Amino acid sequence: MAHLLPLRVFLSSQTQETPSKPLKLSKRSNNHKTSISTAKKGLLSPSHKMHKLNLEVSPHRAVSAVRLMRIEFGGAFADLLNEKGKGSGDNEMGYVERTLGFRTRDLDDRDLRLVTDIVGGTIRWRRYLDHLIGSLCHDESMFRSMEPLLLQILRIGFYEIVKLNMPPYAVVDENVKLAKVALRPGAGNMVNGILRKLVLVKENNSLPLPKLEGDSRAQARALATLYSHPVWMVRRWTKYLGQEEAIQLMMWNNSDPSFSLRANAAKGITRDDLVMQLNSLKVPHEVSLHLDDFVRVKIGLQNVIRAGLLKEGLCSVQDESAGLAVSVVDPQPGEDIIDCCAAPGGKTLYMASRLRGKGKVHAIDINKGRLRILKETAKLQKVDGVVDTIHADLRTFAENSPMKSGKVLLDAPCSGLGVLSKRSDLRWNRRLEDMEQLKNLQDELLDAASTLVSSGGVLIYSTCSIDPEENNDRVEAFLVRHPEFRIDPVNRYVPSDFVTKQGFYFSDPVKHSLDGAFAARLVRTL
Ligand SMILES: C[S@@+](CC[C@H](N)C(=O)[O-])C[C@H]1O[C@@H](n2cnc3c(N)ncnc32)[C@H](O)[C@@H]1O
Repeated sequence: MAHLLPLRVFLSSQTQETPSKPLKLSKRSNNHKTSISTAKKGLLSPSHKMHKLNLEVSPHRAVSAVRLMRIEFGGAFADLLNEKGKGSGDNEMGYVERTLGFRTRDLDDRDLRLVTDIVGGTIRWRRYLDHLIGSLCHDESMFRSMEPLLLQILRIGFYEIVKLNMPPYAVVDENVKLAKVALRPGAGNMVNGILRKLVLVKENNSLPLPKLEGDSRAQARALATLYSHPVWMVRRWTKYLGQEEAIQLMMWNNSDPSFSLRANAAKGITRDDLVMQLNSLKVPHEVSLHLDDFVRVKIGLQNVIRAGLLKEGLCSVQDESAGLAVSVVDPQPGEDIIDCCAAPGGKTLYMASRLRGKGKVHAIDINKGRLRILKETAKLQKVDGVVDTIHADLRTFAENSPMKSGKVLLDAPCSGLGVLSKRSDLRWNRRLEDMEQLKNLQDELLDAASTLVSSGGVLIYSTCSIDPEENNDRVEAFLVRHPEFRIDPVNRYVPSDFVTKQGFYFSDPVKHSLDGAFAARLVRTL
């Protein structure tokens, strides 16, 4: 039986904010014992409220369940939630309390790591986990009508048992406790029944998983479940890469992401300085094989965030694949570069730092909020002297502006299919229909960007996609529409391992263990 202790907690104004989209829990009972205990009116000021503290429910499971609800139903992004770190702990508990009706003890470092692992993993493996849960329910309708919070708790339990290999009976007990306290005793019984079935089938090596057999459609459906991706992605990758490589790509997408940090030269920080900082923070790292300013970090990013290295502008989180796309631009001190789709500024800021204080990056973007972030980060990283921002739709800007440059970067809006290992929720938000719309937009933006390139100048088209229809095909279609441009092979700018037969830059997640990215250099001959 769970004990709920009343606790007087002093909340900051931040923690009293209501979430932008309140979460609705269907079928949640009104009489469970965990409702928030508010102070009697008049006894306490509004900032001093009474709260129910539950010391028995494991904090990382409660927080994970609520994060998962926020990502699936509240429009939050998985990567943004994971980046917040410890400082947001009280805020996070506020969400837990509003959603579950009680607080748990605060998260320690181990809990935080578990939350990151469990939330990321549960989202990635959602299709696979739901298949197992559905197979072990009494019938299809039981699974289909399951209330959202109960389903999240089951997904967490299944993920912990099947993918994290945690001690199964402890997982069962903990998740049963959570379901009982957050929902009602009956929900706990249901979690108990289904998780125990899972433990048995896992022990007998007989997880009910689909077999890879039948026609290509049936095989795509089976692969989509086994590797937890949408069926349309499996079909697309099987068509372009073949089954074996498509499987490897899905395995990469399901693996824990690694991150790279770029030392900010504009603030006088060298990679050696950054390495010293990482050593003192005991963050394991490897220097980049491809870029002088970059260091790769597999675990411990939270320590870097907490130590304030990003807040102070000493370094930024940037994948080497994006850094290499900047190498394709090859910014030189004194140059004027137009960055057509610039926000939130990853490439703008790296290009700006490579100008060494001389020249300008003109950063255009349609999104005012993201452009504001770029401007603030430019100040923080001390490159604001060489960056100016232009809030505009590139298509109208190009029609009306006399601006021309010898270097124009179009880092186009794309599907992001190259960054699925970092963006664990993206695969479930992308639809096949998006691809057609994106391709049309990419063509329009390429046409617009090309008018800004001066004679003899170069247009660099880049994406963070691995999809040929967004990459090679867009360039080929552009060259048909614009015979005044020709391909400038990228051999001089990136290691040969990243250069395609056609002379484009391509970072392949499976081959290079980086995010997927693409860039082409197109020279205006007239
Ligand atoms: C892939 S992101 C750019 C990322 C950025 N280059 C970086 O490295 O951080 C694409 C950007 O294109 C912008 N965008 C989309 N349509 C646009 C348009 N019509 N005109 C200008 N910017 C546009 C989006 O707001 C988004 O910020």
